[in-house]
Amino acid sequence: MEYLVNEAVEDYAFLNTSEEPPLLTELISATNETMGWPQKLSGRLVGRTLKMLSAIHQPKRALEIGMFTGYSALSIAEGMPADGKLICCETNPRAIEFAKTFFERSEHGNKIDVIFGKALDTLETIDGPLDFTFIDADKRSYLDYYLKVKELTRPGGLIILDNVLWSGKVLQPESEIDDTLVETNRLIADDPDMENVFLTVRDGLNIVRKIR
Ligand SMILES: C[S@@+](CC[C@H](N)C(=O)[O-])C[C@H]1O[C@@H](n2cnc3c(N)ncnc32)[C@H](O)[C@@H]1O
Repeated sequence: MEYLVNEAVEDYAFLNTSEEPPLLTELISATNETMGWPQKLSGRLVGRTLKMLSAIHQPKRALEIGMFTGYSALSIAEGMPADGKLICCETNPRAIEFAKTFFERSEHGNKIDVIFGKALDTLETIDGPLDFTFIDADKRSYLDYYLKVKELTRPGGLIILDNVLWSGKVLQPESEIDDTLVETNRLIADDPDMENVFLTVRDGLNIVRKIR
């Protein structure tokens, strides 16, 4: 992934952000060693942002679309209350198996339920209302994910979308996926039911709050 913010600035922000817990640092190393595509993992800046939002918002019912090896899931769970539940959607059985070994070792792992399968199918089986959702799976379905999650979200609930800058391709869209991200970003900004802040953290993080 290309970084859009100047590399020195990105490094400076990284160094001046709270460290993740040691188990999550270990999860990053283990992901790098054993799984392909370590760059899929959201990393410290996005992870600590999720933990911060979750700690402030105290969601009891949360959802993650695209869990991979569980870095962002554990970051969200860390901020949730003890009786909170985070449902994670994932299609990669190897990633699920890997993530579960870390959930077992975390004091927050018991808040996480993993559902294997395509998120759009899983979304049909989930009851609302949701307090907090992180969308980070295949970009082709971003608009569908957003619209379905919006329906399930309670007023005051948060929806956070990762990779909304898509390495800058949203500025000059050339593919269907680029167009989907452009359309999703525009729809959110124009939606009178929602307020949002589009952060240029890493590959772009859109924080959306349902206001009615
Ligand atoms: C960018 S990674 C998620 C990274 C993770 N959120 C983190 O920050 O640590 C995207 C994940 O979405 C999963 N995925 C892709 N298509 C999916 C689908 N249709 N339903 C559920 N998960 C999907 C992939 O297997 C991959 O593990």
